Order: sequence, then structure tokens, then C-alpha cells
Amino acid sequence: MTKPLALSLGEPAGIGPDITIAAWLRRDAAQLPPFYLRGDRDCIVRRARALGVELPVAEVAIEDASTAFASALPVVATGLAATAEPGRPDDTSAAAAIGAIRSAVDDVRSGRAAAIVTNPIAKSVLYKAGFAHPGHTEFLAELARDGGATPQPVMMLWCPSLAVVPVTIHVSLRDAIAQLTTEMIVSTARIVVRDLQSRLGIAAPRLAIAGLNPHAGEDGSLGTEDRSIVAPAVEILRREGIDARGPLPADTMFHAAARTRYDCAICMYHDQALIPIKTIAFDEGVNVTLGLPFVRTSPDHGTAFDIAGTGRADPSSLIAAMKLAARMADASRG
Ligand SMILES: NC(=O)C1=CN([C@@H]2O[C@H](COP(=O)(O)OP(=O)(O)OC[C@H]3O[C@@H](n4cnc5c(N)ncnc54)[C@H](O)[C@@H]3O)[C@@H](O)[C@H]2O)C=CC1
Ligand SMILES: NCC(=O)COP(=O)(O)O
Repeated sequence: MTKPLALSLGEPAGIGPDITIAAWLRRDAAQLPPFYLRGDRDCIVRRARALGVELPVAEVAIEDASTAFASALPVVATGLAATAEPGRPDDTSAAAAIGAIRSAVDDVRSGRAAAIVTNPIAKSVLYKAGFAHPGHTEFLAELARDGGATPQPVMMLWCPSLAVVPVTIHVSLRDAIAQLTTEMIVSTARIVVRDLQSRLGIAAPRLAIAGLNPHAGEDGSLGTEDRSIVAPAVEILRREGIDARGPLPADTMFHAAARTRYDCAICMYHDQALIPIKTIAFDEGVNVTLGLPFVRTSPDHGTAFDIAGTGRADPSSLIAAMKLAARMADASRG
């Protein structure tokens, strides 16, 4: 891969700076592709000092990032200062985090970066500053519109032994049930199939479609949505030639033997999807956005304010996200 990955700063008061520094320090052992941070050089320098780490940091143009990567952590400036102390977001946090995402998208859309990897943002901090999107996933879809329709973004959490997709994402459980439709399940599954084929090289993806209710509704006695919403979606997908099975009782879908029978579990709400993968692979899970005209991955964890600046943040999930982004970008180039 010749082009570098664009890594967005994320919430400057979170562990994004810590894991960025740690990932760069492990670049050889982890065999990382070249990456640069889209953000604020001073923020990284301050964090390295707080961590007691000797870190060469080079502010560069994107074109020089891959070369600089061998000897310094390359930073491509957004022009937005990020002054927040570890664990304490401040008035610069939201603008710095959002600006870095926008810049990273510009970089990949203009063909100067291979893919985007995002550091975690604190959603509540951004919401307080007026951010109108539930998270990166929906914001990236908006940035991808390019004058046309907004693509449907699909959140997938991936690790080597499991991939999960929540059909409804950052909404309350009550709203997730109210919003769930057959069409949402079908359109989500179609995007999953297309991107697993084109970006992960799975020729005929096998989908396991979770039921919504306990025991997938127990023949309608524990809720009717599995019969009226989920089963018709499975039927439509099968008629299209997609290898989809369900609705399956969610409690027995995720044990080791069951996981070998599908390539991706399509789940009805956030925690149904994210609890199993964060339980088995919190350290190496990757969040991927499917359905976009570019590749975006992210660590599976959040801003971890409780340990920012302490040296306890584990960069494994970020490292996995970078490796998966490079693999997907390579596959997309054919
Ligand atoms: N992609 C993103 O931007 C994501 C952002 N978030 C945001 O993160 C914020 C905090 O969310 P929480 O639910 O507290 O989850 P969290 O993942 O930030 O933290 C949960 C627990 O795991 C620990 N932890 C997380 N990452 C770690 C790492 N790399 N190494 C060692 N320990 C780690 C934390 O210290 C904490 O005890 C929220 O504002 C949420 O919106 C959460 C998930 C993803
Ligand atoms: N729970 C996953 C998460 O919060 C990631 O969301 P996003 O910012 O990647 O949309």
C-alpha cells in the first residue's frame, strides 16, 4: 500500500492521543502501514510529555507523511488547536474532533489517503456543541453525499472470529423497536453482502439474522415482530439468492460452534450486536462503516476518560483497525 492512512484526532481529552502514540511506537513490531494523524501537533507533544515518552513528531504535508512515518509520528495539521487536558474535555474539544474527521474525509476523497481510521469521540461532548449526528457512522455518510443522496451507512463490528451489524444503532431501545422495519433489515443486509464481497473478499457471505424477542418470539407468544418484520426480510433476502438464515434466537447465536456457521450476524439493536463482540474481543475488535464510497475503521472502544494520560490505554484495537483498513483499501483497489 503506497498511500498512508488518515487517522483522525478524536476527542483530545480521551485516549486517542495515547493510543496514537503507542501505535506509532509499535509500528515495526505490529507491521503497521504508514499513517498520519489529522489533528494538532501540540496536543500530541503535550500528551507524550504527560506519558513520559520520547516521541519525535513531524508536522508534514500529506504527500510527505509516508516517508516521515519511519522516523517520526507524522501530523497533518487541521489548523484547529486542541487544548483539553486528559479526562477533561474543554471548549476546543468538539471543533478539533469534528474538524479532524472532515479533513480526513477530504484526504481520502481527494485520493491522498488510502482510508480513514477514526479515534474515538465523546458523543455527549459533541452533542452539547450542537453536533447533529448520532456518531461518526452517520456523519461520514453525510460527508460522503457529494451533492447526491446520502448513502445508507452500516455499522459493522469485526474481529477474526465474529462480525456483527446492528440494524438500528444509536437510539433508545424503545425507539429501536418502534423504528425496525423489514425494509431496514433488507437494505442493511444487502450492503453487508456487497461490502463483504468487495472489501473483505468473501464471495458468498452467509448471514445469520437475529430475532428481536426472546427465543425469536416463540411462535408469536413472546412478541410478534419476529414473524411480522424479521421473517419477511429473511424471505426477501433468500429470494435474491442471499444466504440468509433466521430469525434466530439471539441467545444461542454467538457461542463458538454457532459462529462458524455464518460470516456476519445481522442484529436488531445496538447491544444485541456489540455485547457479544466486545465480550470476546474487546482488545482486538474493530468498528467498520460499510456502505460508504471509502473505507473507514475505528477501534471498538470509546474515549476512556478514566485512563487518558495515564499510560494504561491499550492500542491493540487501534492497531487492528489500521491493519483492517489497509486490507480493505487494498481489496477495494482490486
Ligand atoms: N467510535 C467512537 O467514537 C466511540 C465512542 N464512544 C464514546 O466513548 C465515551 C465513553 O464510552 P464508554 O461507554 O465509557 O466506553 P469506553 O470504551 O470509553 O470505556 C469503557 C471501559 O473500558 C476501558 N477502556 C476503553 N478503551 C480502552 C483501551 N484502549 N485500553 C484500556 N482500557 C480501555 C475504559 O477505561 C473504561 O473502563 C462515550 O462518550 C461514547 O459515546 C464509545 C464507543 C465508540
Ligand atoms: N457503540 C459504537 C459507537 O459508539 C461507535 O459509533 P461511531 O462513532 O463509529 O458511529
